[in-house]
Amino acid sequence: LLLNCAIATMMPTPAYGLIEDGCIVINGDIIQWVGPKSDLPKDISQQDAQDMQGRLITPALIDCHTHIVHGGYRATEFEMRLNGASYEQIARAGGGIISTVTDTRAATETDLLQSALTRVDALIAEGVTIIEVKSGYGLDIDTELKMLRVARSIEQHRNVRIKTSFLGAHAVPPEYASCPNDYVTQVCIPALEAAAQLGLIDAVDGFCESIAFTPDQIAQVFTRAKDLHLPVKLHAEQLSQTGGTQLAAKFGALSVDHVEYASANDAKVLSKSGTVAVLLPGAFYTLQETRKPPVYAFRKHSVPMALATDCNPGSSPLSSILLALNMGCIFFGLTPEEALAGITRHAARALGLNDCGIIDAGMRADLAIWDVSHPSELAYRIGFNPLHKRIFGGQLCH
Ligand SMILES: O=C(O)CC[C@@H]1NC(=O)NC1=O
Ligand SMILES: [Fe+3]
Repeated sequence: LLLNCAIATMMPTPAYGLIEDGCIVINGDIIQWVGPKSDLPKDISQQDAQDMQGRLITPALIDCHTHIVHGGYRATEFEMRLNGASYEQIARAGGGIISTVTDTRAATETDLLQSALTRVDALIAEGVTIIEVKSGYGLDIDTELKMLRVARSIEQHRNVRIKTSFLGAHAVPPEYASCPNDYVTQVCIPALEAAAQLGLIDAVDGFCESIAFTPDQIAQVFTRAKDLHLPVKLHAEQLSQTGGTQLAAKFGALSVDHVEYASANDAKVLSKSGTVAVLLPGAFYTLQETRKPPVYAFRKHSVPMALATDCNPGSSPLSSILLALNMGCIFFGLTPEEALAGITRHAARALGLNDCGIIDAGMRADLAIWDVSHPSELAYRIGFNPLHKRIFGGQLCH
């Protein structure tokens, strides 16, 4: 029993689903009751009540888009970009994703796990309990499976839940540069089938972009994903209008991600398919992009918006979900409430999860307790972590 706390349940209404002087009753790993202290059922034992001393409690945070497992790093490229090279120029010069592929293919599973855990710990320290982790730096069957095994193993080493996404359609590896369609049919799809067979993936992702895969190639991968009863999501309209968002909506995608170049018509289509728009301000910031996602159109068509770190060694070496929250407001114009919904309720939806992301009876008892009094402070502060305690599955933990 948690007493004397402000609770941002993140239910859609009222703002933040806020309960000023509330209580939460936890039973095992499930929330049994939440509400104003004055309505606390009389039969609830006060024996192990814990006084929160007025602190704010939110749902634990969810980072719904990361490439947190990867080999090597790309600081050299960072310098190139600061000297004016564009992301696409670097990619075409064999830098970018392909340089991380080389490092990831060479890394052992232990190396990959140890380096990923340093970034996982940064997210845990900010109250995160669920992390989505993509493959996509192997681009051969063995390394894609190696990445996904490492991603799955994170749960054995930390108190977090991991959702994995297959991203074999991330880039065309050099050995297939002249025949990308052969990569799709001879490597990407067989890797997808092997990963599905081994139970290593929860969803299938792709990168639909001029420097990556065409809508037709993505459609081939998504058709196979649907045959395997796997949900899909897509890196879409990040650097140009390619039709990725429309394609993803056609496949009933859980989410479309980046979407800086999505149109108002795309927003209309997304609202029909129930697809979440995942905004990734870390990549927008790192790449010094100027085109912003059509937040107004997403609002107008009630497209749920999520936020995530897109933690990856190239376009978004960001391991702070709280900074992503602040950037979502500053760069993309989200309200603090929309931003917080973007790393709780809407992030859960982007992962196809219905047992978390809000504080309500029956939900998992995954909570974050903050040394702040109002939820807007979480987006307001820059580079400051006010987390007091994290509760994972009903247990206080680090
Ligand atoms: O630069 C990297 O390593 C990943 C880039 C990342 N992947 C993608 O599909 N879009 C991105 O920004
Ligand atoms: Fe990404």
